[in-house]
Amino acid sequence: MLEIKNLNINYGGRPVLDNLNLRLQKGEIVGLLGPNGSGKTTLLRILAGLEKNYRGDVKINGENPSYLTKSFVSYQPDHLPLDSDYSLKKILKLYEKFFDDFSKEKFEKIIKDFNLTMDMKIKNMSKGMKDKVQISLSLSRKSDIYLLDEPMSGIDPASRKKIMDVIIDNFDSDGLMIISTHLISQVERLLDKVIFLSDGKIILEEKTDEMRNKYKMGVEEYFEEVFNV
Ligand SMILES: Nc1ncnc2c1ncn2[C@@H]1O[C@H](COP(=O)(O)OP(=O)(O)OP(=O)(O)O)[C@@H](O)[C@H]1O
Repeated sequence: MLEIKNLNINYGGRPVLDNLNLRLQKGEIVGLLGPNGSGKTTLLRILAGLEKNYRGDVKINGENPSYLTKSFVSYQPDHLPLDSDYSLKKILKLYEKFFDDFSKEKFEKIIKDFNLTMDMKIKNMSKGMKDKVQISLSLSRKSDIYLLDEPMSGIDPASRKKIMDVIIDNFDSDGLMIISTHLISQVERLLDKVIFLSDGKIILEEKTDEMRNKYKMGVEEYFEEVFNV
């Protein structure tokens, strides 16, 4: 499904991703965890086909990330890239036109689950509401890979639980989901596997259950120990 070999990228002569190797299978929800600046967004942008200036080999279903793989990669960036005057109804129409795998019914259901309505406009929404729209757009596609970059940064603690429930209910087990976040305790119960990224290097890749058994602690606790938080 996803295979990365010797992936490197530099910004201003400084390595931001440093010789990454990774293989992930479908059906997994993977937490991409690391301190600020460790390279999480850069990695997701490469997988989404938005960053070309890398060295190494990245294969998604056997293809390099490009406009071709965008048809089976659902990327939710950390801000809503849509005109702020658009209503959800209009955004739905755009997505239906643009993505063959977009489900109107699923979008309407998730929007309702989040207590939003289709006539709401982006410009009148709070940051948390926009985050919910992004998650809804992402989950409403039937993709092979879902990339969620800090999906809950603007969301209040009560709504975070709701979001976790919506992700669990709507995650397609034929897909692979990679979630980058600092809110580890909030997503911990979702994760099948975790990756710790430090200064552009993978310093740990482990199944969540195995990590708990091996180190006798949860993901957040182990993260804090490794990164001296
Ligand atoms: N377009 C760019 N030009 C120059 N430097 C960049 C660019 N994009 C990212 N960087 C640098 O690359 C490093 C990794 O950034 P990235 O956004 O991938 O980290 P991150 O792990 O997602 O961080 P955060 O947790 O703060 O979101 C940072 O030092 C950042 O300043």
